[in-house]
Amino acid sequence: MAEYANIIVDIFNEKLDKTFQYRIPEAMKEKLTLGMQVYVPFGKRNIKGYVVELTDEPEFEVAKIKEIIGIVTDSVPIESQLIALAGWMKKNYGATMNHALKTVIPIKKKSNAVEHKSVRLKLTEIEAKSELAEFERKHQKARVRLLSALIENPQMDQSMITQKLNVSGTVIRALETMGIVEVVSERSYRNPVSHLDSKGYHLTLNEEQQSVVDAIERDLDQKIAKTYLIKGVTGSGKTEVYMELIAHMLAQGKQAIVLIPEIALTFQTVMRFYNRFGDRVSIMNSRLSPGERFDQFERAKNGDVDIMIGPRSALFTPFSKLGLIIIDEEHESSYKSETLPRYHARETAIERARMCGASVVLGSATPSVESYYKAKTGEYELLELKHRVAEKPLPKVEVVDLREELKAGNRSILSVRLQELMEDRLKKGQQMMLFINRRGVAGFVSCRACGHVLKCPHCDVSLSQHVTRQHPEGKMVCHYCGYEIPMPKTCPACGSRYISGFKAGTQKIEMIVKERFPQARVLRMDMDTTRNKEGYEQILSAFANQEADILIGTQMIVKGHDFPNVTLVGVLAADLSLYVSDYHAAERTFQLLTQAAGRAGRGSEPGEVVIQTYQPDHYSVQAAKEQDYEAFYEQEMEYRRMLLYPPVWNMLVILCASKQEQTAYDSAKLLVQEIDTWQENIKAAMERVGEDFKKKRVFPVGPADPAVAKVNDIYKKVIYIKTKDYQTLVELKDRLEHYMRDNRAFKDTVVQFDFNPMSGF
Ligand SMILES: Nc1ncnc2c1ncn2[C@@H]1O[C@H](COP(=O)(O)OP(=O)(O)OP(=O)(O)O)[C@@H](O)[C@H]1O
Ligand SMILES: [Zn+2]
Ligand SMILES: [Zn+2]
Repeated sequence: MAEYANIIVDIFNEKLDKTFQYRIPEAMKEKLTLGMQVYVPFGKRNIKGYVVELTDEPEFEVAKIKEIIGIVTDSVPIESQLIALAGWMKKNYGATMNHALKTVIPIKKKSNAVEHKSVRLKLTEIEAKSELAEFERKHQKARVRLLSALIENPQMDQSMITQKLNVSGTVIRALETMGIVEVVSERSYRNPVSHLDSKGYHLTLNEEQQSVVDAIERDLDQKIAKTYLIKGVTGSGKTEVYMELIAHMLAQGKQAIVLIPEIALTFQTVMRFYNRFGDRVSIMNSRLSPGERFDQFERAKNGDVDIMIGPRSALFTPFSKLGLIIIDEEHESSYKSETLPRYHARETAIERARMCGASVVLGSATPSVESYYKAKTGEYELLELKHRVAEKPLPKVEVVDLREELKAGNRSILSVRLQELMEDRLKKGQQMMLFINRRGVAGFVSCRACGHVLKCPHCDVSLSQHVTRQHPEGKMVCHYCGYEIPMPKTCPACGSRYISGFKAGTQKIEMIVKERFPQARVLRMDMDTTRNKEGYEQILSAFANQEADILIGTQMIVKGHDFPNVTLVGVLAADLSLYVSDYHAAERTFQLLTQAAGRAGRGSEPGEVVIQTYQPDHYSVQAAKEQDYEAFYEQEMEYRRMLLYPPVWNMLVILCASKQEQTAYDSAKLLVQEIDTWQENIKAAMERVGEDFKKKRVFPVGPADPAVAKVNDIYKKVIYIKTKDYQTLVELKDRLEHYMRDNRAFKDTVVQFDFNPMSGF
């Protein structure tokens, strides 16, 4: 039990790190927990504050530390729960309390806050449609987009229209002048209940969807809170299931958070929620300014909205009647934060739900191995959707061996079979997507003749090419253990000289496609074409409106899109993601291939998929071909078990960064020594009482160079630690944090912890 509590008095102040320390009275010690609101003496007054840290270390002269007066008991503000959640994040992911608080509590910004407005259609549907025809005739695309959206949904958030529909304020004003729409300030019209009545548009669920909904609702009605994993094939109608569950919650006066990866949070998706729930829905995205984010959260706190949809950070929506958290595409690596604290939204959601008695629903066509493992071992409840809606078949998948293409003299990036099918689709006026898998390909080297990839003999991940001053021709390095060999001149497997990195990008493919099919209308989506904020939605809506035959793109194009006219998907370099130097490589590949394939045949015509690869026999390619998740999972688990990777074991990565390479290395080395000492002590202590040390044993590897060993003149070194039990890693992290505190050897080093990382370092 702690002696002192650090208290924040103004939770929304920008300086969350401004805490004041108080002594905890004896009688309060057992009761006081993180996040509680307390009365404290402050200057001449007594004020309320939140407990953000419990500690035994006095921050100043003990005699001068005042005592807490009492605990506020008349109400429990939502902030209390969020602070407790921040404490949990600090503990489990490693960060300062300040970092953790900043993640969960929005900072109040001086009011540059925008007034919430919405846009209403003033015409009848018939009148509106005739105006629409006029805009279409004049090719006024933005006006067409706005008006057709309003015909479906006569009242919409202005921010929705500008952000998701890419219609500018100028266009809205033009239509206002024409008397077609009216801009209203939100509060003046708000009447949630009547509005909801006029909405509620929904499809009738099929039997499979209904049985999943029933299973969850049975629990909800009995106040049983759990975590569910819905494993539903692509196009099985998961979103419809989510909406049904949300409607059920709303009817009970509860609120819901829906996490969707930002890249899948398109206008199309958002409109589905809007059409059903109207203005009870609020949308968040990472482009919101801190002020806008604060506003969104204020509306949620005031009960102006009941459903928050957004990426990772929407998880911290201050709903006080939270009943349900849905995480769509739960396998996505974007749910793991890349900044401190490096939390995973899935685990954090489960913890938040636990705190308030809510349920969590995870959904994916290709669940993460971690989640499926938990579903299999009973930690989550598994529910399945095995069929596409309306009895649409899953697409037919063919695998093309690129080594054979090369042998047969086809040097094009498009295989003969893919070209045939493309020709056919162009004739039929159907659409297609070409997907180039370029996930983390920097540095990997393979043989074009035989497909051989250089791997680390110790870690079974691909080696990466590093070019340095000492090694101008490059060397091959393992990022996990530091193993290295000189860059080979010929392929160690077949002797061919065609050994190099992969270079073709989307731009080059676009050129090749245009040359081969001059009649085709081609759209390209990649980092270049989506740089400005409209780019992404514009390309998607153009493709949805069938303004192009072929969409070429990177992983951006495979996420959850629903284009009914797409009947062909070509995956150009299926295996590239197999070479990413981290243990998720096969899982990522399987997920990308299956999700990409899942874009084909969602409309009335069946779909076909061509996967081009140098490794047709790899299990992740084979399983994607058969769309057999189970087969993939079994193989993958065998690999994870053998090499002691999560979810079977747990992994902690410690990253040491410094301006001097030697300093980064020395710090990492000190940490490894400290880990060894800690391990020795534990071993001795456990053996003394006759306990089995094995379950607490940790295996540190390193210091090693990460994939990107130097960024902006900051050098990085990593240590990898594997162990059976997650809590052991948390204990170890606590110990290292303690060791580093006030230790001068670390004054020029920044140390970060990453538990079960989602990406390589
Ligand atoms: N019960 C239903 N009856 C008719 N159509 C439905 C039904 N449920 C869903 N749909 C439609 O089927 C399509 C696919 O549904 P949805 O996008 O929810 O699938 P999904 O499982 O999320 O797919 P993916 O994982 O591939 O993104 C949508 O166009 C949706 O409107
Ligand atoms: Zn070879
Ligand atoms: Zn290695």
